[in-house]
Amino acid sequence: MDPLDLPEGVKILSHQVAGHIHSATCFGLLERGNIVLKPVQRFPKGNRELEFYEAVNNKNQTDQVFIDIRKFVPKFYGIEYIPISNKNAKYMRLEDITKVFDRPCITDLKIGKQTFNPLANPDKIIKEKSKYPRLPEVGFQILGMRIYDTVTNNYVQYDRVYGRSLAPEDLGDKGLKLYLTQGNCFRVDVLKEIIKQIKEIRDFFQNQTKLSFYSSSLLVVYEGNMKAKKQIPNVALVKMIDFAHVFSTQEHDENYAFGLEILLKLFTNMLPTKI
Ligand SMILES: Nc1ncnc2c1ncn2[C@@H]1O[C@H](COP(=O)(O)OP(=O)(O)OP(=O)(O)O)[C@@H](O)[C@H]1O
Ligand SMILES: O=P(O)(O)O[C@@H]1[C@H](O)[C@H](O)[C@@H](OP(=O)(O)O)[C@H](OP(=O)(O)O)[C@H]1O
Repeated sequence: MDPLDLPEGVKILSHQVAGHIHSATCFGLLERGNIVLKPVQRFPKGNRELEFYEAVNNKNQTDQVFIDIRKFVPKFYGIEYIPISNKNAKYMRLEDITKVFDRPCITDLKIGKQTFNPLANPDKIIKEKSKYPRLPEVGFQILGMRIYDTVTNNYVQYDRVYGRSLAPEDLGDKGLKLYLTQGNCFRVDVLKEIIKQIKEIRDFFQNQTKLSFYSSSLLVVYEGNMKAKKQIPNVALVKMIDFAHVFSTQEHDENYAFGLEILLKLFTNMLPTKI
């Protein structure tokens, strides 16, 4: 397959920081205008994600959990089939969280001390556990970061190999702090907004006992151009993404909640101390 044999107006997602990259062997994420096109992945994970978005988006939805989670999830605009190299690939149309920003600085944080789902076979469990052995104590992974450097006017990018190379004690300084630093400017304004939004997600998880999220991420984006003329509602946005392993439950999602608490602790420790 020629990965670039894409219909007019459709491009490979330009600001992707993690996940499946579109290539000759893999249908990955694409973009068209202000929307992200995410492939419906192989069964059953693709269907699980699509069903999740459909439940969240259902206008007749009566379940309060699916209604409450709407504000934390990109808008879903339905599915479409995209002709790529003589195949009709099934894609979901999603709100592009980065598009309101002039110079989006992005990180993908995979949340949870366990990334394999309850149906995972022993091989998958071993494979997932080996990716970041200290995950049970850390509760989240940095899968990617993209930061706009205001000194060089370039983006600097870090991948999941970098994220997983960090010891737990370095996830602050060499991870999250690095994400919030542009040149020699540490973005306290952004930090405060991120903490506020993660707390709202944490509050949601303290109440809901319907869904458990494995291998799901928080996508964090902030405005990297401090002189941007674009009107933005917030200097940063925190959204939940990647729902291939969402399962029904009747309990609190302690796995996800644990990761959120650690993240909040790390971010809060970065706030300048008042004298
Ligand atoms: N709604 C969105 N708006 C903007 N960027 C997005 C959006 N959804 C995904 N992305 C970008 O694409 C990347 C991968 O997304 P996602 O995790 O959903 O893909 P995936 O292929 O399922 O990943 P994985 O292989 O980890 O399961 C994100 O890190 C982000 O950079
Ligand atoms: O965290 P990473 O390094 O991005 O790893 C991938 C990610 O966890 C995917 O969600 C997972 O697919 P599943 O959703 O199917 O588990 C994939 O597993 P795979 O290699 O078994 O496809 C991993 O490689």
